[in-house]
Amino acid sequence: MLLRRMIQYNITSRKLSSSSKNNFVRIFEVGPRDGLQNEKVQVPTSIKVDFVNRLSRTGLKCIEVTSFVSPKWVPQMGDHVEVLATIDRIPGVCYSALTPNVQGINKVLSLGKKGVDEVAIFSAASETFSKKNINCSIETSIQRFDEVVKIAHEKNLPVRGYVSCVVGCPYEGKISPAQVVPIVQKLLDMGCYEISLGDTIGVGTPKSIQELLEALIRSGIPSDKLAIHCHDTYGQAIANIAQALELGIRCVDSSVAGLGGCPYAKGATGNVATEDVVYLLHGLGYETGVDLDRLVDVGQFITDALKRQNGSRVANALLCQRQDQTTTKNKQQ
Ligand SMILES: CC(C)(COP(=O)([O-])OP(=O)([O-])OC[C@H]1O[C@@H](n2cnc3c(N)ncnc32)[C@H](O)[C@@H]1OP(=O)([O-])[O-])[C@@H](O)C(=O)NCCC(=O)NCCSC(=O)C[C@@](C)(O)CC(=O)[O-]
Repeated sequence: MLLRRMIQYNITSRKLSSSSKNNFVRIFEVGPRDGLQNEKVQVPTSIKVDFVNRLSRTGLKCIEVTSFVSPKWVPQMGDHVEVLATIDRIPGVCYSALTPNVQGINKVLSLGKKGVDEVAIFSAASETFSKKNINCSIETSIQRFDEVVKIAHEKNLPVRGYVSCVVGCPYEGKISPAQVVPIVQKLLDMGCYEISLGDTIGVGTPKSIQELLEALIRSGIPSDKLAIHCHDTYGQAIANIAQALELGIRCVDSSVAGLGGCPYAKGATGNVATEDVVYLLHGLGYETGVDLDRLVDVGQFITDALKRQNGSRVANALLCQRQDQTTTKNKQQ
């Protein structure tokens, strides 16, 4: 327990010193994992590696690279070892992966330096979603995660926690803050340094996000232990993030070009686009350390590779602007 507290303390102080000003917002890029996990056609490993390498050069500090889940459940993430073995590691960037069980964490640890800087466990506020996603009840998952966290902490590996379906579930409908608070508390007690609150199907509105965050903060959970993870199914993600910032949240999960979706949440669209989040944050005067132009290039790279439309409104606007500028320049020459 002491070791867990020390790891938590170190991470909190690291977070505070790197973001000593309250206007720094950490962006947690989940594109290579949440963004790609739902792609039906297997994305070549070389594209994934190139994607992570390009993201690493945008100023992003946290990149979720892959997940150590069963390849029978999520085949797209089956090349986790190869991806991690091949990416370039940029100093100062934290590379992470999901680990749902002991098998997952042990595999990560067996990779040594070719592993990750931190891992994440993922629970849910909905019983049905938990069963569909990880094949067990919330209570059983908590017991499994306790073991995963112990193993990770023995190796000084920080653990992030996710709670999915924090305002709505594709199977159970509306989820109340009272269902979320105890799970967040359990994951924190276990030693997670931060809990990412997932609006997995993007049904949240600024009001439901406000009610949730106020309930968490009222229960004694500090806002610097929370992150917000929005999907944009109903176009509310940016408004929800703005609301979360108002309530003190300083870590936002997002996926470049708005890629993504959960295989076990039918109908849910992608994550909020990182480009849109950066534009919002810079517009509000927050610092992120992220170069928006470079990020737009990465978004275009991955959407071209996947033969998809770019899901970022900001990227599409900036790409149009670039094209107009090139046309004008060519006309002048
Ligand atoms: C959790 C399990 C494994 C339980 O699955 P299970 O079938 O109950 O597990 P099991 O222990 O009975 O094992 C069954 C088989 O899986 C293998 N296995 C077991 N564990 C592993 C592992 N770690 N790595 C590789 N293989 C593994 C194991 O070896 C065995 O293989 P077999 O003997 O049949 O050949 C499964 O349900 C699973 O992998 N689920 C995937 C869940 C997932 O990745 N979901 C998407 C991510 S969550 C998300 O997107 C939400 C989030 C985080 O983004 C936030 C938000 O938006 O809300």
